[in-house]
Amino acid sequence: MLQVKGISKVYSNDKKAVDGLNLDIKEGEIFGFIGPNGAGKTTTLKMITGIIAPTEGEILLGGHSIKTDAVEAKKNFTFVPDHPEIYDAIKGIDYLNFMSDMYDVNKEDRKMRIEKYTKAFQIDDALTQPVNSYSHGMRQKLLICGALIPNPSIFILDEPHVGLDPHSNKILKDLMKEHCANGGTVLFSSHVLEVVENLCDRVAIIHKGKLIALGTPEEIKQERSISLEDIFLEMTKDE
Ligand SMILES: Nc1ncnc2c1ncn2[C@@H]1O[C@H](COP(=O)(O)OP(=O)(O)OP(=O)(O)O)[C@@H](O)[C@H]1O
Repeated sequence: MLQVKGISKVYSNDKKAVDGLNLDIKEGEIFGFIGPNGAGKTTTLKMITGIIAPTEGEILLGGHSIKTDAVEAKKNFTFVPDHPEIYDAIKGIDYLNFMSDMYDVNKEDRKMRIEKYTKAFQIDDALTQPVNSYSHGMRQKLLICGALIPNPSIFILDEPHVGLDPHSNKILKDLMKEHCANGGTVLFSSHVLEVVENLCDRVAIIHKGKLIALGTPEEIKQERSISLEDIFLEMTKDE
C-alpha cells in the first residue's frame, strides 16, 4: 500500500534529517512511526505526502510514485499535519464540503460522514461558525473529520494525539481501528508510547533520521524483556 524505498533528506543547511529510510506498510494495518523530538518523523511524513521532495529515494502510494505520478498517488491518502492550520475565514461546514468536493464524495456519503464524525468529536454544533472562532483542539478535530470524510485508502496523521483531550483521543483511536477493520490503512507519528503499544499492528522507531527498530510491539519487546517505553528510551538516549 505504501512503499518507502531508501529515502533521505538533506536540508539546505546540510542537516541530514532522514537517512536511507525503508518502510513497507501493508493494507489494513495501523502503523506507528515513533521517535523523539527531531528524529525525522515530520520530515518523513512530508516526503510521503509530497509536501517536500526527498534528496534521494522513491515513495509509492497504491503503486503510484509521489514524484512522477503525483495526482494518482495523492488520491490514495489524506493527511492531518501536526499544526492545525486551516484557511480560517470560512465556516467549518465549508471546509468539510471542500474536502468532500476534492475527493468526489457523493451527497449521501458526505452527509452521513459529516454527521457521524463531527458528532463523535462534538464539533457538530459549531459547523456554521467561522473557523477563526475555533479553539486549537476544535481546529484539529475539524481537520481529522475532513481527512476521514473521503474514506482514504491511507489515513496519515502527524502527532495526532498531542493537543487532543483524553476523550477525543479515545474517539480517534476507535476511528483508526474502524478504518482498518474496513480495509483502510493508518500511518501516524507519535512519541506517546502507550498509544503506540496498545493501538498499532506494527511500529517503526526512528532516531537521528535512521530506522532503529521495526516490528509488532510484541516482537520488539520480545527481543529484550523490558517494556517498549524502556526500549525506546534506551535506543534513543544520546551516546
Ligand atoms: N526546514 C528545515 N531546515 C533545516 N532543518 C530542518 C528543517 N526541518 C526540520 N529540520 C531538522 O531536521 C531534523 C528532523 O526534524 P523533524 O521535524 O522531521 O523531526 P520530528 O521527529 O518530527 O520532531 P518533533 O517530534 O520535534 O516534531 C531536526 O534536527 C530538525 O531541526
